[in-house]
Amino acid sequence: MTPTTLRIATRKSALALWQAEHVAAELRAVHPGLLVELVPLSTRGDEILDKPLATIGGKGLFLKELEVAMLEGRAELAVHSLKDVPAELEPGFVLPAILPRADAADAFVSNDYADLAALPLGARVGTSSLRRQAQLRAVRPDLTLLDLRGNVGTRLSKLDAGHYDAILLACAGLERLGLASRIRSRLTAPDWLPAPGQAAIAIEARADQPDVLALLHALDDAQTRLAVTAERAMNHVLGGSCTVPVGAWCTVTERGLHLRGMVGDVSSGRLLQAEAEAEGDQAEALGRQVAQALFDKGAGPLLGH
Ligand SMILES: NCc1[nH]cc(CCC(=O)O)c1CC(=O)O
Repeated sequence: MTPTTLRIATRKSALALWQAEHVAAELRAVHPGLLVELVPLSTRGDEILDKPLATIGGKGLFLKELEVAMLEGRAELAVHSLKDVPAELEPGFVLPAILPRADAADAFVSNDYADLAALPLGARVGTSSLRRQAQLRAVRPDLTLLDLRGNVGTRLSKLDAGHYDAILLACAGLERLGLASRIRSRLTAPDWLPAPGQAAIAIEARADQPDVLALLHALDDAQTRLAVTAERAMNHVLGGSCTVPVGAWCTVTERGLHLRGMVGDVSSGRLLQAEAEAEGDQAEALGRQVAQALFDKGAGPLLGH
């Protein structure tokens, strides 16, 4: 039976709430008469703020409580930043919709400097992402890398308080929060790769609720799904989670898919890159192929294999 109300489980950060509201508005627009409500919840990833994410470990740190809410019938769907969604979902869950991707670039944010090249020798840069740290090391081995956690607003306050000369954030998050003016420059492919799935919003739901899935599928963007399928397949083979320095960027044209992947080492700043192309229906195979190419170039030891 087609539901008349959909409840969206969401984290409570400003970015998560924006994304959930965005999905709610899109659902109301494509399904007139449908009632859509938010169910804000706290997750383990939000509560443990004093440690780098990479050391808390555990995939799906931001998902668990939202999945429990769906299993207990308190919500029909959850909205996530796709880059926080582990390569492999919990059994019984699917992603019926991936929304059109926003700007996937990372942002260089600073009150004093225009870009990475302008930073003085030894400048302090804040980011807890191993992917961002490894890429920073590769271009600027002199920089002092400092941990920086918390939601987007907290990170900007710490920059403004003078704890860092610059910080790195996702352009997409800043734009969604109306903070695009904080972006001093964009870090872009092919020199700099985003996280697999960065800038895409994903809807998660229970696999056993076909009528809910049918409503949600209306928001799916086929091109974005292809690109992130390739990126996430690559990440999966590489053992993907936020604890490994992996970057990926897939573009989709009429000619097909082009995927570029990167594995880095934070301490040495060594980066390995590989790329390949494939037809549109070969997204997963393309991801596995680029992962294999990275292993062939020596990614194993960098990933602790
Ligand atoms: N890990 C936190 C997170 N998850 C998704 C985004 C940005 C939005 C997106 O990539 O869709 C951010 C913040 C950031 O990296 O600056």
